[in-house]
Amino acid sequence: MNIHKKDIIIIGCGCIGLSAGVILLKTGDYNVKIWAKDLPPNTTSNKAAALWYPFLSEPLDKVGRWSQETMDYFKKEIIPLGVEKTGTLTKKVYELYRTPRAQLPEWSPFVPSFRRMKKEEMLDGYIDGFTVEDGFVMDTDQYMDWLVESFKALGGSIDQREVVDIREPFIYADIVINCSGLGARELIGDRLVYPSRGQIIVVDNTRDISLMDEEDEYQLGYVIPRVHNSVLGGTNQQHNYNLEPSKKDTEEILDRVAKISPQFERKNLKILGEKVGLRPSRYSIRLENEFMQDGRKLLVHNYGHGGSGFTVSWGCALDTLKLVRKGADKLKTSNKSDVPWYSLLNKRRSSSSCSFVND
Ligand SMILES: Cc1cc2nc3c(=O)[nH]c(=O)nc-3n(C[C@H](O)[C@H](O)[C@H](O)COP(=O)(O)OP(=O)(O)OC[C@H]3O[C@@H](n4cnc5c(N)ncnc54)[C@H](O)[C@@H]3O)c2cc1C
Ligand SMILES: O=C(O)C(=O)Cc1ccccc1
Repeated sequence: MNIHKKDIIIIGCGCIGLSAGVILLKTGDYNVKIWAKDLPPNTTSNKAAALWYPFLSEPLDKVGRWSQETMDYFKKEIIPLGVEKTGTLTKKVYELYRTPRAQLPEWSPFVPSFRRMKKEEMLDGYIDGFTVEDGFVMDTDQYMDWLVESFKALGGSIDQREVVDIREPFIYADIVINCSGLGARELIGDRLVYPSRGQIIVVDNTRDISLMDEEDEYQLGYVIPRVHNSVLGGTNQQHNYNLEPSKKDTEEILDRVAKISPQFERKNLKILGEKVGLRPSRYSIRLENEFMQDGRKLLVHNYGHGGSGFTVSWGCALDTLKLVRKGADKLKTSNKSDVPWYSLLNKRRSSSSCSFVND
């Protein structure tokens, strides 16, 4: 532990906590430790599809900027490292509609390659759609392992431990980053965070484009080609805590993706497995400073990313660094007025004369 660097404890080892940890460590200004109840592969992040696509997250203007900053970070820092290392690929994505869409997605102005699909690109049965040329997809387990490796290679350390009282990490650090996802409900009593249950199916075949039938934001139909397999989805069941795959959901997902294209009919698929995760949904992503213990301690909140954690992770990590810098400057350092009177006694007794005023 380098004594000239500020100590920071991050609560959470999902894609949000790990990305924040990497960005903080890259500055060279902080000693960073992660405390987390669950580590990869047992986090929600590991259950994700995942592709670059803003979904179930607000506020839309900030999600647009964070998504664009994340796409830039992937292009500059991650994709060039190669798919074997990071499990991440650039993949075009088609958003398909069976009805005309006048309204463009709110995040579209932030994504240069965004455009409406051309007629000749349309799949049978669809009449409108949008495309992003340079989205990314990742084999989530491989990407999460790369994130852990990157965090540790930069000097970060990870303790598997549950935080029951938010004051506990402040015994060891003046700055704590809350990346607890759905756990914020219990950790800090934020009842505005709730689960949106997502179930996916992993199948063997892969293809060149991500396809998403966008007609219904609850009965999702998507095919996300990854490195070694594809993911079919999905569900969006709010306030549902069931972590077991449901047969009914599997059947309904298979029916929905079969309607995207005959190549996804059941007879053409080899199912490798199913995954369930609870998206940490909230009316708005919480990314802000909170001063604790009379301004001596800084708690930076970074949770509630719904269905977009990977899509906004690096943008939120960069804003977390800005919040740490801004907050750290305002921290009250413990000075004499804060030091208990009795600890002055010894100091004053050791000097030749002193008039000691009892506090
Ligand atoms: C089926 C599915 C598909 C998805 N697909 C996509 C996609 O394609 N693209 C995309 O961008 N997003 C996608 N998501 C959303 C994405 O998975 C989440 O937004 C993201 O994982 C949230 O990351 P997180 O780090 O906040 O949470 P998590 O991964 O849940 O990590 C939270 C961490 O905090 C720890 N923790 C919580 N409470 C405590 C405590 N009290 N003490 C100690 N540790 C604690 C946990 O143990 C864990 O380590 C998908 C989600 C699901 C379920
Ligand atoms: O399931 C999720 O949370 C996702 O982010 C994947 C996704 C893909 C296409 C449309 C909606 C969500």
